[in-house]
Amino acid sequence: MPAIEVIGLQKIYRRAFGRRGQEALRGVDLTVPEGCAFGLIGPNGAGKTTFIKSILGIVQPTAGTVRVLGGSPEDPRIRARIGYLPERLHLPGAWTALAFLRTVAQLKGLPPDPAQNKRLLERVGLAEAEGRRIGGYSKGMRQRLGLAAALLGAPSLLVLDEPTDGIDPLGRVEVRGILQEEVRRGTTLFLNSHLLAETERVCARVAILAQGRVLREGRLEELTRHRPQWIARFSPGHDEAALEAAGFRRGGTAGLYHLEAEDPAVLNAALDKARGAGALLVELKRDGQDLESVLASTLGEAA
Ligand SMILES: Nc1ncnc2c1ncn2[C@@H]1O[C@H](COP(=O)(O)OP(=O)(O)OP(=O)(O)O)[C@@H](O)[C@H]1O
Repeated sequence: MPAIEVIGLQKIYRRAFGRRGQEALRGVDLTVPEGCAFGLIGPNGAGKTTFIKSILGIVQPTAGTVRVLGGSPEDPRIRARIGYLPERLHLPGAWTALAFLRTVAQLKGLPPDPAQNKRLLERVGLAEAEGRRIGGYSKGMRQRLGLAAALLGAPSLLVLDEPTDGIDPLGRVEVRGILQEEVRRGTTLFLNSHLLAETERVCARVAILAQGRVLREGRLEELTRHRPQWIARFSPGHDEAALEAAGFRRGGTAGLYHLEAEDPAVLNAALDKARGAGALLVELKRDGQDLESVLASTLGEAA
């Protein structure tokens, strides 16, 4: 059973007097396997937050079906198994973090567990600030508190909209560690982040959304390494013609060569030939793309 299953999701925001407004989602199909760390990426206005709100039952779809954890997002029993960190977090400034967690736990129908709430604050790095009023928190501290609230009750699905927004670089490493721990525990993670390096480090599958449509979706390795290309560097003095005869194409920089080889046997045969011709290999790496270039090329192709 997938954690999230969305078919033909369309959302049109109506304007005043029932006038047709903005079509934020234009028939999205997306399946998120249970236990998967899934990243949603795309430019501003792509429909990412609308998608997230639709799978949480906050936004009412115009058309299409949404199933979350095998049920409807409107079902309170399903909702109780979802932890959500919204993009814009509204926190009661006069409260302490502990009072806030106590109330959120109550709203989620969880039994009171002050020790667990303290442990959660410790986990997100807020132990020392637990008794301070939230109004005096920095942006990063507020995000951490939002994350603690999302983690309350050990949810089966964590939906995080820009979780590291405002969090300093070392704090992001801590948050990433928490998310990875959750995934190891079996939690499904649905992450929307503009920090692509973050998505790349945490997520196993990624979908690219633009103008309300999914342009690409797949395993991170499939998206980032779609060409089986290798970059080899040979020491100076090699025989260029022999390397080309072995299948290597000269790159832009002296000594750098490209080789397309899906099968490791082909790669090794080419290297054997090159070495047989006296070339000395000094570096070999797979020519993968990072998520940023995958996003740029996907958006470029779609334009
Ligand atoms: N409540 C709303 N009423 C009308 N239009 C809306 C509403 N919320 C979003 N939109 C529009 O729907 C489109 C998608 O917005 P959405 O916030 O889902 O995008 P996003 O991908 O999350 O963007 P960002 O990365 O900037 O947060 C945009 O054109 C936006 O202006």
